Amino acid sequence: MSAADEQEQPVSTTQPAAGEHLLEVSGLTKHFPIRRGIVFQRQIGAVHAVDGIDFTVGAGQSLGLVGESGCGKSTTGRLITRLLEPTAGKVVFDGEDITHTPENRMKEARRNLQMIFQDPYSSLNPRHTVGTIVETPMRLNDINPPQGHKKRAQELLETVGLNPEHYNRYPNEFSGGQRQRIGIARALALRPKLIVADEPVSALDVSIQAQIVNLLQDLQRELGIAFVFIAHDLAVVRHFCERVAVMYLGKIVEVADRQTLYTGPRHPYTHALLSAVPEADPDAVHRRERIRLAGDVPSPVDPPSGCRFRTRCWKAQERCATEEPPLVRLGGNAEGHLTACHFPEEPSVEARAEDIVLDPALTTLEDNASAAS
Ligand SMILES: Nc1ncnc2c1ncn2[C@@H]1O[C@H](COP(=O)(O)OP(=O)(O)OP(=O)(O)O)[C@@H](O)[C@H]1O
Repeated sequence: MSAADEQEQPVSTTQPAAGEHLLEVSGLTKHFPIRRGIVFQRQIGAVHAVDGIDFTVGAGQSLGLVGESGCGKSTTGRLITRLLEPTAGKVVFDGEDITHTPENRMKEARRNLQMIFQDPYSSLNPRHTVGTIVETPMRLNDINPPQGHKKRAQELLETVGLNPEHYNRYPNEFSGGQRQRIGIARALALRPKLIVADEPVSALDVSIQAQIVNLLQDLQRELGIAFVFIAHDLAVVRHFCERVAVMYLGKIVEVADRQTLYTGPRHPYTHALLSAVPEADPDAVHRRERIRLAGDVPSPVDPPSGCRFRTRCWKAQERCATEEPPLVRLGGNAEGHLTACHFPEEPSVEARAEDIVLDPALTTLEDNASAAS
């Protein structure tokens, strides 16, 4: 049994100090009720979309939120921006508890807390000109820039790399990447302190994705805007986010600064996600590990007991079914590196003696392929 197979004792259970953060999320939970019946609409269960997560984002910092489809990333983004009402937990933004602030008192927070959506096609009103789209948040919030709304909107278009002369054009006259730039200009109109970007590049051509990520990175640096960047792919957040949180089935299973997470992850699920990221340098001296996960993520209606990843984990033992691992700093973890696992991996992404291939169908396919060659 290797050192990593031994049960881990946390060295600390504390999150980074509170109070100094722009955004503090604690115990955040969203259960969507499942109802049956036409008249009485009895609740027969709930989708456990987000199940008690804690994280913080400092002013001007960027946090990546990654995980497979359905793990609760978008719901988290919508809870932070109060597009959804949480079932439990707390969202403190800029020192103010906004968890249950009524809509009519959300104006100030909304100015500072903007969202960029995944789909640049459906998130822009096709009947409004680009100028109207970018100006509307200013008008709704009674912001009257000294240079006037039009001039300010044109400045914003220029900031995001669009031609200010195109102010009177309609969204359908732009490409996908350009439309996402319009969405970004709209989010910038109120000079927010935090932008939640929900998969802002996943609907775009691969060739355009890097341009949009670079634009967001420039804006973050120049304007000091903090970001929560939601992506299903670790490769996308790699160059953008200083800290990365990995979600699985409504929980955060690991969070660390970028360098630590990419080179020394401890949670088996983070290892699996990283092994799916294409190798940047195919001639690298140290080969990266290969892990193929079996099957789909279990249903969030009835998540597994204990550790939610245990049904797909190669290290799972009895304890994993009965005891939920807390998100804590393990022995050997750097400060701020928190992992929720009873039997964590060694902090390395180098190739193992044998690949982990959990999907039996895949194993058979690979065996057949190697026998034929
Ligand atoms: N309004 C809703 N009513 C019921 N269930 C919902 C609702 N919105 C999301 N869910 C469910 O909550 C879970 C988490 O969804 P969410 O969209 O947050 O995941 P995600 O990680 O962002 O996935 P994706 O990348 O596919 O958007 C999913 O099982 C989803 O089906």
